[in-house]
Amino acid sequence: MQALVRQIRDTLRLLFAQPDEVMREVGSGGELIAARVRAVIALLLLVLPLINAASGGSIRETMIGLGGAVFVNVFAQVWLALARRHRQHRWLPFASSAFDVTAATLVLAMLAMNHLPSGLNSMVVWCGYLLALVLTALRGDARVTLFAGGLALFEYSALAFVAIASATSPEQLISADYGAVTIGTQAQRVVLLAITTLITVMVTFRMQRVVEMSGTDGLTGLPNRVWLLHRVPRVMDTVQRDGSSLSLALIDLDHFKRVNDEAGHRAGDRALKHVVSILREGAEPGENLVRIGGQEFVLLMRKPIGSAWERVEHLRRQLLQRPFEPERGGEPFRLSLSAGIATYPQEGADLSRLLRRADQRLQEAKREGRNRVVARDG
Ligand SMILES: Nc1nc2c(ncn2[C@@H]2O[C@H](COP(=O)(O)OP(=O)(O)OP(=O)(O)O)[C@@H](O)[C@H]2O)c(=O)[nH]1
Repeated sequence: MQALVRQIRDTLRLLFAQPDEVMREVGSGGELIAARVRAVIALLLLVLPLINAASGGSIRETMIGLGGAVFVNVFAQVWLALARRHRQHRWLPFASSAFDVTAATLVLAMLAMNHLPSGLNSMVVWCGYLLALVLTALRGDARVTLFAGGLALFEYSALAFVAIASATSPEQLISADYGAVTIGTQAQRVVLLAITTLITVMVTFRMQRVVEMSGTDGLTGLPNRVWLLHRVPRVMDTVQRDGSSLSLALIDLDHFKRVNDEAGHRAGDRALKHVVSILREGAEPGENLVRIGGQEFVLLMRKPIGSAWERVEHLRRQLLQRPFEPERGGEPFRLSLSAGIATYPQEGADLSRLLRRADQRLQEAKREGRNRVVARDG
């Protein structure tokens, strides 16, 4: 029971968590795809009122449908322009999905004002909610889907309630074309919206987990190279804007092969976790530790190069003081690290140049006998 409660709590925490760097990148790309899909759907929507007219629908309904479709088309272009220009705006997916949901509600409300059953029993326009909810999955953020689902449930329930309450006679709720409006059919639609929201949230949630895993190292749980590639350009932008400092340390364990050779690969894995726990301990705000390869790590620090050197030097000494014990009674391994540090933007204007510079210094540290941190060219 406790395990179940914990699992539910963890799932809810993940569901409402801010998306990480990789996911945010996926989300902003998704917003642009959603905006493009919306523009295509909006064009297709122009055909629906014409089909309605051709199949003998009333002129008034056709005009309302056409007006709604033109309205959606104009805004679809606005959302497209915003998604192109403001890729990283966090409010954009919430605002655009609120628009999608509310556009369906507005068209239904206008139909209902003309003829109550056409607003409450129209299947075509009501499907606008389903399209809006499915579109939210492209943002890769379950919070957006939950928000849009909640809004659709609220708006449609309110519309149905107000429309049914405003009917002055039972005949107003019956139509030859649309059938009878009953509380039962409206409740079924609300339940269908809830089910669609739930399914879309689960699809988005799964997608979030898969993307998250692609940015996380399976052995140590640290962010990996994929994460680094997405994160660093953002950090560099911030550093340039606020004039702060950024240093990158490339850290490599010395003679790590020896651990594998002497104690076995599984002990090697445990040794890596041991190292990571030391490197992580006392991590300071603005620092990110990333595993970019087997026994190779990057430490990003919002510090000038001098303080960055002191920080990595401190970590080097910490590692030496806490040898790795492969198993109870086994001979402990004194692990050490070599590191090269480079600073942005003076020593590299982008990630690959910064890594190259840090790697040159790391190689120098190895050549000079390992177990040292190099932050200047020799
Ligand atoms: N157990 C374990 N070993 C790993 C992992 N990733 C890389 N290694 C090992 O790390 C070792 C790296 O060896 P080398 O590249 O020769 O470097 P080194 O022995 O650390 O020596 P220097 O870097 O020259 O100081 C290899 O034996 C790899 O098998 C891992 O995830 N688990």
